[in-house]
Amino acid sequence: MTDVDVRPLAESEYRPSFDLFLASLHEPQRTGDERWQRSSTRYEPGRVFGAFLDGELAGTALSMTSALEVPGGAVLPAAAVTGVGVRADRTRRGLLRGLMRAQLTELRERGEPLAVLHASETRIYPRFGYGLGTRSQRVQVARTHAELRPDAPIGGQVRLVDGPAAEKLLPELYSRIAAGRPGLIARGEGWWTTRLAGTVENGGALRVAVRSDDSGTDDGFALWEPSKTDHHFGDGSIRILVSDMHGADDAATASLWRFLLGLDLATSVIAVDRPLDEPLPWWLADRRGCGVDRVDDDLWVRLVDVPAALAARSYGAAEPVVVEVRDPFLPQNSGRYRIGPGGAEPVADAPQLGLDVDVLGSLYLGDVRPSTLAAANRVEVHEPSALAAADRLFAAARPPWCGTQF
Ligand SMILES: CC(=O)SCCNC(=O)CCNC(=O)[C@H](O)C(C)(C)COP(=O)(O)OP(=O)(O)OC[C@H]1O[C@@H](n2cnc3c(N)ncnc32)[C@H](O)[C@@H]1OP(=O)(O)O
Repeated sequence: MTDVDVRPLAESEYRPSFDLFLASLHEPQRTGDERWQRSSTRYEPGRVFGAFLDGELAGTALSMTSALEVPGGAVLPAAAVTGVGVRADRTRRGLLRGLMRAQLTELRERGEPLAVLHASETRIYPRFGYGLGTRSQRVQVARTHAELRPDAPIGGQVRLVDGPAAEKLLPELYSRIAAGRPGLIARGEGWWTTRLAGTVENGGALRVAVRSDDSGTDDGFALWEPSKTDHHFGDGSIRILVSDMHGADDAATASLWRFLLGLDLATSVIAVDRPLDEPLPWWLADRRGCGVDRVDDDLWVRLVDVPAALAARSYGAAEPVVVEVRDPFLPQNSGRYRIGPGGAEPVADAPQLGLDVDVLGSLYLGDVRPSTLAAANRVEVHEPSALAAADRLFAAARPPWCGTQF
């Protein structure tokens, strides 16, 4: 195998790293200065890696400082991994493997027990210990079917805000309301800077609505873009594409849906990254008006420090279970853990269940039951009664959901 040299990049190397990443995604290779200015806020010192072949930068990966809510409500430091790319003429030579090893080793030294990412392709990251941890759905509502039931939550006010106001309001609003569900992550300053770029770029296509409750406290927001496919109005020519929507509670989210579904001239509303348990069909007078046309893999979760991550979440009521975890990529994590309602700890006892660390990443937030993964031969069952107990232990009170792209 080719000798790959991986090291943290210096600040002067961030822009070439960004250009390399964009090129790997088949985006235009020359980044405008304005776009780079905004994106540079995601480049945090010590968190950007480069992979070199013959002294030339050929691959890159970075992580942003973030945090992840886990079952029970604890919020743990989590690295939000992104910006991963290898030059198209240097792929399949181990550059990504070298980058992943350096990054995960550094994150462990940093004391961050978790890493999360969105994957461009689902087959890439399990080999590095990432498991699919949350899913989301894409929802479409035709405006002809958009009437809400009289008993759907009502109240509050929705107002439009411009880009500069959104940059002031949304970071605080999001961090105040995005809690109470496993899978939610912290959004840093750099994340917001790039996320709201669309309010000024492309002629300001991105719109922002903020919802406030009856006492005047802001408690929700939605970002959307109108997509116009025809010069004429009507005939399905204007669709509302909602890319980000969070409410403090169901009343706030229902208000935002009511607002979006009531936009004049639009013929349909399409919302991506929605939680699987959103009550929208139950709010509509005609639930067939709401279609889910796809369920997507959302957040991929990597337990970087297995004992610390296992100990930090809560577990349901059941007999404790001894689980053997295998982690060839970070072997310090390999071992047996007793997991019960009181917590999790390393033990030397005989294992009742066995699994790879990426499978643990899928179970960690409660999105899938151990018995489902046993049916897929991803969990080995040494003692059948332990499987039903593990189902109850790993279950989360609410389905996990992230709802943040990065
Ligand atoms: C979190 C994010 O940023 S997601 C964005 C990821 N970036 C992209 O998708 C951009 C386009 N793709 C690329 O830049 C590259 O193909 C990468 C980064 C996906 C892979 O980089 P490479 O240097 O080719 O990977 P590397 O050679 O280290 O491969 C490691 C292993 O993963 C496998 N692998 C790599 N890419 C893929 C893939 N797309 N699909 C399936 N397997 C893959 C390799 O076959 C290899 O397998 P092995 O362990 O059995 O030998």
